[in-house]
Amino acid sequence: MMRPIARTATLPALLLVAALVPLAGNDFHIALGISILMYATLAIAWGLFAGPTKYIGLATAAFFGVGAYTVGLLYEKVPMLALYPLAAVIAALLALIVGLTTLRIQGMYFTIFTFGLAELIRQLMTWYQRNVTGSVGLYIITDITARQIYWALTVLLGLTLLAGWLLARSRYGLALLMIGEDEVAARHSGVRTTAVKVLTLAGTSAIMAVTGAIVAPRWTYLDPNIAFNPTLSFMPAVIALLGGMQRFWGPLAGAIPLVILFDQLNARFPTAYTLILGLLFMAIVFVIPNGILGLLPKIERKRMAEARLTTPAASTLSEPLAPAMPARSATPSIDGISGPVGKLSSHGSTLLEVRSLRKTFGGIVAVDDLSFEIREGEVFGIIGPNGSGKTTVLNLISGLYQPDRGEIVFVGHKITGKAPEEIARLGIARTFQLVRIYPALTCLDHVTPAALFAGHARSLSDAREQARQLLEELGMAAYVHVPAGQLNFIDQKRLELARALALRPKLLLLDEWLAGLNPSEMLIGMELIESLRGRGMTIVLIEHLMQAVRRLCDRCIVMSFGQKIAEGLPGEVLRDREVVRVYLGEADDA
Ligand SMILES: Nc1ncnc2c1ncn2[C@@H]1O[C@H](COP(=O)(O)OP(=O)(O)OP(=O)(O)O)[C@@H](O)[C@H]1O
Repeated sequence: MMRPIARTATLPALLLVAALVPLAGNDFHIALGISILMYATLAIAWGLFAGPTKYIGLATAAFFGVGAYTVGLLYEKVPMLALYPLAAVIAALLALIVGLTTLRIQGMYFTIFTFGLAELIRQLMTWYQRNVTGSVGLYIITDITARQIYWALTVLLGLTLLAGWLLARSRYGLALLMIGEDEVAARHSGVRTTAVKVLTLAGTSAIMAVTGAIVAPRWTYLDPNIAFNPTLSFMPAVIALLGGMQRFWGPLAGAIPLVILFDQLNARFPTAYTLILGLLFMAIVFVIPNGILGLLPKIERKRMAEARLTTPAASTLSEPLAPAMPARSATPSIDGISGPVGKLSSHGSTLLEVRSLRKTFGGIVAVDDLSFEIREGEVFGIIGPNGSGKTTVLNLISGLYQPDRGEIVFVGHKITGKAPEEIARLGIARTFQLVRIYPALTCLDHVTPAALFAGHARSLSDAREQARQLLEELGMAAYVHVPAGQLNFIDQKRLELARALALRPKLLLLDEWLAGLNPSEMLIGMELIESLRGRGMTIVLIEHLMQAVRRLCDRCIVMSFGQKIAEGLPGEVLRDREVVRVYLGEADDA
């Protein structure tokens, strides 16, 4: 295996070799080199956003064209060196607008929208040229040589690679990965997903625009069909897919063979060029979905196999959960993670107040005029038949849904209307009814961001250390570097809990956390919740298992058709005639 220093030096060495090509090569080599550098830069910039987030945009042509036109329209009035940052700023502003309006949509809709955007800008530019300048295109006559363009692109490619390298090592890189894996869970870990997405989109769009600005003088004549050519949107995507996006430099591996191939195809079959591009796109997706990187002798797979070897047999818990949790005399860091201690018997002041909450979905009233309050240090149960509105209440508290009416007050502050990431940062953590993990990320990468984005860590490495400790406390030391997708069910649940605890919540929302566990796992799970309560954690527990409600909850409410039909001590509530009628008759398995 390559040593880290040798690995890190490979890319700068390659760039250095590339920079020497114009000195030795002829015009053809330089022209081909410009194409390779241009597409490699565009593809890497595209992959920096699309790779981790899985938002497949097709607007590269729009940003590239903006850069080219910035030069085309202004090169006679503004110094060339000032045009590059100007192109970057214009593209970044455009991306900010696009991002803020489109990044709430996902999947195919985002792809179609971005493609439409590129077409819209091309049409607007065509209209502008015809009606304002009175021409179809414009000429760019400069004394910039092909060699200079080549070298400028080499520098830009180097900077783009550097940006990718830094991003992959930063908290934002981790946030982007989480967004790609599960955006809802990422928000509940305190990640400001919209800001992260919009800023990354703006940054990568700026790189695309500077590429266009550098290449523009090469064409001499520019019109919208050249500058905003849809091929400029498709090619980077095809290149990135061919190269592979597991690493930020992956598209580089796709750029060289593809650009040479297309140069040949374009020369020999100019009319069938785009058809072949489309077929190739499909072939890559079917034959090598992970790109060239995925075919390499698998540093990644080897690492994962090693991790698996160190993983204990997976069918059940390797270590009991509750004993793995420290008692109240835990180390200071654990105390911090677990929230306020020593409130067990006091059940002090009101931590959360839900006032007249209502939430409808179309004609369905999921939560109807619901009010209750939760006191510090208590375990508060929410029970009720299927569809009675329990999860909706949790979703309203955690900010995933906004209520139609009513308000939620947390430690004296109204949190209604706040986004999940803000509520998570304020100290409300949750798990999900259907476990939400990031299958491709390691357990450490699951837990680290919560510590980081909630502001409890001084640095990424500090957050990693906190996450490692927390995983150890939950009996998951052997899984620290194991991808979450390889964990069994109970361990995925523990991982979700670890991620929630890393926020050091004041309030923990557990949505049927015990569901799906076998009887022995259930006992261990209950001990774990008890140990959290023993350390003063305030917990809201949605639970169908009455045995668990009786054992764990200090107080509970019962919901039916969105309304609260009973409230009080579990023993009393579970004897209530109305409760027995709507719920327990069908569901008590105690
Ligand atoms: N996003 C949504 N869109 C439409 N309807 C929804 C949505 N979320 C919940 N509902 C509806 O609201 C009602 C309450 O659902 P909710 O999931 O809150 O119930 P629950 O008590 O948690 O049920 P369960 O115990 O089965 O999880 C149901 O009728 C459900 O179909």
